[in-house]
Amino acid sequence: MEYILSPSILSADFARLGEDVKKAADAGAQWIHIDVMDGAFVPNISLGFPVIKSLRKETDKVFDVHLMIEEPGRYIEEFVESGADLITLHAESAKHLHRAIQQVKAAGCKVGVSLNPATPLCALEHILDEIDMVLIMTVNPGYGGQAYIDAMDQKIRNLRKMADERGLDLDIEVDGGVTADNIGHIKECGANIFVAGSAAFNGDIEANVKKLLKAMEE
Ligand SMILES: O=C(CO)[C@@H](O)[C@H](O)COP(=O)(O)O
Ligand SMILES: [Fe+2]
Repeated sequence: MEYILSPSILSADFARLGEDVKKAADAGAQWIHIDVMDGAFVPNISLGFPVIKSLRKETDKVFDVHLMIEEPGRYIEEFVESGADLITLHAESAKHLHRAIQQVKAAGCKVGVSLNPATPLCALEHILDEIDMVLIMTVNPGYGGQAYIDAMDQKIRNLRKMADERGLDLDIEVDGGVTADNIGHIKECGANIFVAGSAAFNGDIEANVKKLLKAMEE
């Protein structure tokens, strides 16, 4: 199983976004996590297509685009054209989730589905075989810097079991409150892709990313 660190630019300095992303990439982060928020699905507004398009010129790293927007199916083409490599949709945000998943695949992009902390795994029952990744939110989406919700440990364990029982080599991404201190424990629960926002971008980005990578690889 491949282990991947995906620093979330939500906690970067938006006035120096290109530089911050390059620092994280040069320090060894495999992916870059891009949080898109619309002020409707979540109570915050972050960034959109022009920012992703501009960042695309700065690095070749995988752009892991986390859509926290209502009815994401309306904008799939634009996100792919902007440079997304992987698009993650929230199960709670799409009336026709199955259709939205097909739209991402038809656009030639990898697809993930995310679940809020209160959404049960059974929401994945009929789509798990269709997708590349599940993103387990370990905070309520909308903001960086929140504490990891411990009850999500069991949810990650149960999802790994569910995937194994179906013979799926599923990527499980965890997003929210990930730090160098808990990343090893989250890995032990069954996750293999780790998003870190404040733990990566607050302070010395290079040192933070190296510390997270070391803790992830231990
Ligand atoms: O999707 C989100 C928040 O909704 C995240 O990707 C955050 O950006 C994670 O930040 P930290 O909890 O790691 O500070
Ligand atoms: Fe995110």
